[in-house]
Amino acid sequence: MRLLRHSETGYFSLTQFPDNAIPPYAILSHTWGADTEEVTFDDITNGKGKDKPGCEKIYFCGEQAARDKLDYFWIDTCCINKSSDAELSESINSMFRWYQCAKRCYVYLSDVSEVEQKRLDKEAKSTWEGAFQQSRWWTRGWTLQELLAPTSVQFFSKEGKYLGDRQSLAELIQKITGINILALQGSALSNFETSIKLKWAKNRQTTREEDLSYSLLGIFGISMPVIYGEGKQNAMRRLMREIDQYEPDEIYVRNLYITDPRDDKMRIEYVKGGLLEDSYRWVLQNSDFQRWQDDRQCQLLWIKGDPGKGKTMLLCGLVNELKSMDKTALISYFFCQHTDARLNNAMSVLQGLLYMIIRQQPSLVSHLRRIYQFTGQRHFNDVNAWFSLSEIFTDILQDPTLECRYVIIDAVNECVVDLPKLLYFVVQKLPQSSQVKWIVSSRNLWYIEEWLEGVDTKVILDLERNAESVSMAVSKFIQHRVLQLACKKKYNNKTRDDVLDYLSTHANDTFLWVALVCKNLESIPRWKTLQNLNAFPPDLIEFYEANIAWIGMSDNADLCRRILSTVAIVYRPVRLEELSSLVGTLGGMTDEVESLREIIGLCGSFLSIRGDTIYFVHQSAKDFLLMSGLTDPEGKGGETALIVN
Ligand SMILES: Nc1ncnc2c1ncn2[C@@H]1O[C@H](COP(=O)(O)OP(=O)(O)OP(=O)(O)O)[C@@H](O)[C@H]1O
Repeated sequence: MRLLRHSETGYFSLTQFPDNAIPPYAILSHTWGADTEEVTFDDITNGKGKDKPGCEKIYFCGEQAARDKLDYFWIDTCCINKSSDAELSESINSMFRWYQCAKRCYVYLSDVSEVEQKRLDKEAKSTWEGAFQQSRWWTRGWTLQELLAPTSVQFFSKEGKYLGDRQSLAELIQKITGINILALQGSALSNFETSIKLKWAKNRQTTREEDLSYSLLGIFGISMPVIYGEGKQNAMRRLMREIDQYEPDEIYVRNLYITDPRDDKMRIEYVKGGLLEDSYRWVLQNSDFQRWQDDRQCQLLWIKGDPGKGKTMLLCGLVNELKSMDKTALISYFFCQHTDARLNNAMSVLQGLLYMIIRQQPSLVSHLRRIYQFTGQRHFNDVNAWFSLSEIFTDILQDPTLECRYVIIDAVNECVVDLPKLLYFVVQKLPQSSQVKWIVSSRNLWYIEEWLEGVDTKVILDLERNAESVSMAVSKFIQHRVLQLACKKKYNNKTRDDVLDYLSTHANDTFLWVALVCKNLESIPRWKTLQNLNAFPPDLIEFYEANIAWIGMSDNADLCRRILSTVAIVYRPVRLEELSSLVGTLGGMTDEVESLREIIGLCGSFLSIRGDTIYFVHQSAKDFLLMSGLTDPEGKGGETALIVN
C-alpha cells in the first residue's frame, strides 16, 4: 500500500509499505472532480499539481491526519498508479480492506458549505443539513463502501469544518441512504442479506460502468479480476456468480444467527456510557491475570465479583486488549443478559460463540455444513439442537486449523435458561481445547462456584480480593464522569468539587452506584445539585430504596408503581406500545407512547428506554424490586402491586 505524508519541502511524498508493516493512517473519501482537476500519482512523484483545485482536499486530509496524530494518509487520486493495470486491479480488490483498516476516514464534502448557507439564510438553525442531504457524495458508487468499511467515518464541509460522524449522524444518514442503522453502527456486513445490500447500491452511479459491480466486491466480501471493457452486464453477471458460490454456506451461518456478539459489545459499551480504559487496565498488571495468560496450563480465568463492580466493562476492555496484544488471535465472546430473551439461555451462548468463530474463520463452516446440509433450519430448533451444536463446537475446538485463541463468556449468572448445561459444557470442553483460553465472569454465587470447583486448570480473579485496584479504577471513573457532568451541566468549581468529594467518599468501590448517581444528577437542575447530593445514600440497596421512596413521594407515584411492577414481573423487556395496553388495563391511563416515554423517565433510576423498548438500567435494579419484597405477586386481579410507601 502506498501512503502519503508531508515532505520536508512542504508538499507531499509517497512511500510504499508491505502489507505486514503498514503504519497507522487516515483515508480520504470524496467525489472526483474533472480528471484535469485532480492531483495524480505522477503529479506527486514529480512534485507537481500544487495549483490544481484537487490539491485543497489533500492539504485538508494531511492537516486533519496530523491533528489526529497520524503521519500517513491515503487518497485514491494520487496513491494508485493507474497506468499499471495490475496495480489498478489489485487496488480495486484491496480498497475495502484499506478503508476498513484506516484509523480514521474523513469524508470531504466539496458541495457542503456552512459559510455559504449562513450567508443565504441567516436565520437557519442547522446551517449545513440541507446541503448535506443533497450532497453528490450519497449518489456515487464507491462511496458506499467508504461509508461502511471504516470503523471511524467523520464528515467535513468544504471549509474543513467537522459536521459529525457516522455514529452521531446515523439517523440522518439512514434517512438519506436507506441503509440499516445497525450497518451504520458498525455491524458486520455479512449479517445483511444480498438483496438488502444490493438495494443500498441501487441508484448509485460510477464514471466507468463496470465500477458499479467492482465497487461492491468488498461489501460482499469477495474478489474477482477487474476487466474494464467487459461492460456493465458482464461485470454484474460475474459479481452475482461469485456471490451465489458463496451463498450456500452463508445460509448455514445465517441460520446460526441469534445475535452478533460484536454488536452486543458495541451496544453494551454505548448504553453503559462508553468504556473507560483507565478503569479496567489495572487488570493487565494483576498477578492472577498474568498467571492465566502466561501459564499454558492455566486455561480458565474466572472473574467474579459483586453486582456493579465493573465485570462486564472489564471483559469489554479485555476483548480489546487481547485483540491488540495479538492481532492475529481470533476471539469469540458472548455477553449474557438476563433481561433479553435472546441473550439469557445456554443455546444462544453456544450459537453466538460459534457464529463469531465461523464469521472470523469462514473455512470452519464445513463443520456446520456436515451436519446441517440435510436438515437445514429445523435442526437448529428441534430437541436435539443443543447436542448437535455441542458436537459441532467440539469438532471446531479440535480442528487443527482453528485460529481461535480465546473464548469469553460474560455474566454466566444471567444465563437463566439451562445454566447447568452451559457450565457443564464449559467444564467438559476445557480439557478438549488445550490451545484455547477461556474467560468466564459471574457474580459471587455458590452454585457457579460448585460447577467450576472441579476445574484444576483455572485461576480465580476475585474482585472483592482486589479491592484496592477496583477502588482506584472506581476513582478514575468518578473523576471522568464528574468532569463530564461539570461540563454538561456547567457546574462551577465548588459544585464540581463537592460532587467529586461526595462520590469519592461514598462510592464503596461500586461502579454502578456512581453511574446511577451521575445519571440522576444529569436530570437535576444545576442549582439543585448540592441540595440533592446528600440525599443519595452510599449503598446500592439504600440507593434503590431511596429512589423508591422518592418515586413514592412524587405526583406520579401510582403510575410509576404500576409501570415498575409490570416491567419487573414480565419475562422479557416490554415495548412501549405493549406497556400502554398493560398499564391501561391496570389503570385506564393514557396510551400515548410519548407520554409513556416521559413517565418512564420518572422511573429513571430503574428503567431506561432504547428504541421503543423499556429495560432495567441494570440487572440489580430488577433484582432489588423482585427480592426486597416490594412486588406483591398476590396483587388483586393478577396485578402485581409494588408497595412504595
Ligand atoms: N471500565 C469502565 N468504563 C466505563 N464505565 C464503567 C467501567 N466499569 C464500570 N463502569 C460503569 O459501571 C456500571 C456497572 O458496571 P458493569 O455493568 O460492568 O458491572 P458488573 O460487575 O458487570 O455488574 P453486574 O454483576 O451487576 O452485572 C456500568 O454501567 C458503567 O456505567
